[in-house]
Amino acid sequence: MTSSYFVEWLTQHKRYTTVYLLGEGGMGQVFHATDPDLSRELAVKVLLDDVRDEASRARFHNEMKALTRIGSHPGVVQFYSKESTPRGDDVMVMAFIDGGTLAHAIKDRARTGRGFTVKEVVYFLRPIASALDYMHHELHPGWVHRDVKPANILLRKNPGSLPPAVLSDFGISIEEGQSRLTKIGHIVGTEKYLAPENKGHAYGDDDLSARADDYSLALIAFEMLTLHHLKDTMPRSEWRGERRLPELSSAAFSDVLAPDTAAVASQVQDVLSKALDSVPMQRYSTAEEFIQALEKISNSSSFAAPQKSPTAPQSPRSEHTAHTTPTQKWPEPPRPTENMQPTGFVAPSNPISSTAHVRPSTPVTPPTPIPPQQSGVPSALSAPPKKDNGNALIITATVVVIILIFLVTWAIVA
Ligand SMILES: Nc1ncnc2c1ncn2[C@@H]1O[C@H](COP(=O)(O)OP(=O)(O)OP(=O)(O)O)[C@@H](O)[C@H]1O
Repeated sequence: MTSSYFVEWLTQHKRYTTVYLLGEGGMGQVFHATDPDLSRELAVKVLLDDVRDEASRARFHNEMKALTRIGSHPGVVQFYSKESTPRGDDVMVMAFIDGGTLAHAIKDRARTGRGFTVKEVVYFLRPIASALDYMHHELHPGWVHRDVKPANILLRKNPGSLPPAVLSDFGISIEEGQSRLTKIGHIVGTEKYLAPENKGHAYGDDDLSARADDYSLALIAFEMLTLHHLKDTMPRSEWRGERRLPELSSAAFSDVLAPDTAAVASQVQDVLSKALDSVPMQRYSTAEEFIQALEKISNSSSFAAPQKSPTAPQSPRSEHTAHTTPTQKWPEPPRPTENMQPTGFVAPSNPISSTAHVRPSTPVTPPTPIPPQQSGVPSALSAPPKKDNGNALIITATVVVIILIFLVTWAIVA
């Protein structure tokens, strides 16, 4: 239930405008608000009234701590401040990301019956991979997110030069060597996106590693491409045991794979098989390596040639401005899938209920400058213009003729 006390605090005390509920998770409510002084849109999170026990508060603080450590990464939702209401609610203020979640986008795509192309998957998941690699390999001590899933990936409507997607919800993330936030024996994360290391049953928190986060990312890629969740393609016993990747080139996927993807199904199969290997050490060693393998396929000759696309408008909002270098560019965004016809297909794991729309983003790659010699445009520094010798001759001849006429006329008169 929406906390009227909290809404009143946001509007009366903080004097925020456009306050409305954005979403509610298991732990908290997230509100949209605008700070009129800074002309800045915010997402403000508060614990639900009925989940204010110690464990939930610890998770809430853990999320703010995680975001403080890693929030400056452009692939992670930006944390602005920690506040408290007079009655003692902890409040988390972060950047508002306006394009809904990737879960919404997948549901929207399921409505068309045609999966994301490999290029689109690379476009949306690369910033997430970059954030995961940063958390896992660059931070010391490192962090593991442990709940990487489409509902925790927020999208930007018009990203401009910013990443089109950011990772959010760090409630159960864990710092290397940190004490457990959840009781041993309780499943951590969302079962559909968990790596097989947990054997499908209860396990302790420390069992999840960086490679488990990367595995979840690969599961998301599989879902985007096929509009099926991997778990739904196999019996439960198999999901809990030796998971096998179904054949992407089989009839089961022929209707749903984007034509571009269908053309390279066996290569995609190889990449996904490695990323989703049951043995963690057999997987790609970083998330970016996985994304690069997909990108290589999308750039290969068997893949449809990319169309020339116009330069994207810059996003009017830039909540990461302070943290993003001006040269930061993200990959060229996807073209809309060709021949996208609604087929009525709805993936079992993707019930249609979304209202959020994620418009295909516009490209961010500036057009390649044309070298002056090919451009056909005259240049001030190119070869000097040729002299017009023909004109000079005519002028000289005319002057000579006039002098002759003058001399003849003068002789006659004389
Ligand atoms: N920064 C943001 N910008 C826009 N919308 C957001 C933002 N953060 C969260 N939301 C919305 O609020 C919803 C709930 O947020 P969140 O998942 O963080 O809550 P939670 O209670 O921690 O959820 P969970 O039960 O998954 O742990 C999200 O699904 C999303 O729609």
